Amino acid sequence: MSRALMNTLRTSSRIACPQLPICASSPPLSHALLPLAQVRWSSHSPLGTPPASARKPVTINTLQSLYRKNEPITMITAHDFPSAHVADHAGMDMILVGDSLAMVALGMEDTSEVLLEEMLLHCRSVARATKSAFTVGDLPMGTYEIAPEQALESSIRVIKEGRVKSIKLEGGKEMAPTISKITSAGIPVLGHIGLTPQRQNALGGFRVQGKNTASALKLLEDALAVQEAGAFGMVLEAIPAEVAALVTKKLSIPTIGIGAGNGCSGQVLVQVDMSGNFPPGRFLPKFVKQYGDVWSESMRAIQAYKTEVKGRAYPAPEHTYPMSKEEFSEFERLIEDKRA
Ligand SMILES: Nc1nc(=O)c2c([nH]1)NC[C@@H]1CN(c3ccc(C(=O)N[C@@H](CCC(=O)O)C(=O)O)cc3)CN21
Ligand SMILES: CC(C)C(=O)C(=O)O
Ligand SMILES: [Mg+2]
Repeated sequence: MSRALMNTLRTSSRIACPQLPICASSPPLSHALLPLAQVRWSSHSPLGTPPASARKPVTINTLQSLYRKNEPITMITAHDFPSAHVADHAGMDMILVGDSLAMVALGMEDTSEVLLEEMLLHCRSVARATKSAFTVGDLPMGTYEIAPEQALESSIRVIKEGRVKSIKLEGGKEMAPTISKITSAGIPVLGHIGLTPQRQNALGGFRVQGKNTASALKLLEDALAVQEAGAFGMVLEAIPAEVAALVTKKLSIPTIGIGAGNGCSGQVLVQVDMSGNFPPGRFLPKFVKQYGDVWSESMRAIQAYKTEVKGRAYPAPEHTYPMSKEEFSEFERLIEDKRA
């Protein structure tokens, strides 16, 4: 598309409906046919944020440079094309296809149920939407613990078939040989220590880790081993802020915190949690801050649709396809003739 056309679209649609993501009126069809990235660029960049497609892709080097500049790294989960699309456009540095998708997207009891094949499908849909953020795919439980070779095989599938850029696995010191094996094949590994949900049965549930001297020491040991094994960073989940800050200080690779306070090199949250895309009353871990209310907005929209369909207010004439009066009269006449 030419720059002139793009500017025209941007200006006209801003005036027409500055608040709407996709302009419902003027001009509906041309908007609907534009690639999404261009629609966003042209119709709602209130802060002047360039679209994800205009930003340079975030690489492992970008992350390292953010870390060196002491600029917090932003990460969020996504489990499908739309959730990755919005995260990428919002300018997240990293997008994680977490195995939390077991619960938040597939309705499973916990993360231990999700299969590698299922992760691959979701990784692929996230990768298709992500033009800028650095993507990470979780290795699901059972696909990496048996031997480093098994872990490498699973990681290769996540990269080749899942189309993401790196993998994440849970565990500390005991996983060091596995992390070495995967990184030696040129696959970036993000570690994950502290509360490791895949081991919830052994941990006695989703329990905060590192709360006493011994377990804080163990955390530091794990962090150093994960770093030594070649991980490019690690998630610190549900540990006291002081411990996370100190561990972060002792490392030369970034830590991404979730329930680990403000002293980490970056933060991650599960997207449906932070955007409020769940029914009222659901339990949320203490570390979640709810920045939005997507559930209520979806509820409002779907109920409005229901009301309009029941009341025959939708579809209105502007949502229908016209036919010339002459053609329709001819149609009616033909039918009358056939009856006669
Ligand atoms: N939707 C969702 N969000 C998550 O953050 C998340 C998942 N799913 N699934 C995988 C794991 C499980 N997570 C969880 C789940 C519960 C607690 C929790 O109940 N925490 C208690 C602390 C308990 C204690 O004091 O030891 C809390 O009150 O926050 C923590 C992390 C984080 N991950
Ligand atoms: C919460 C993050 C770190 C995760 O592992 C997931 O979403 O599966
Ligand atoms: Mg996970």
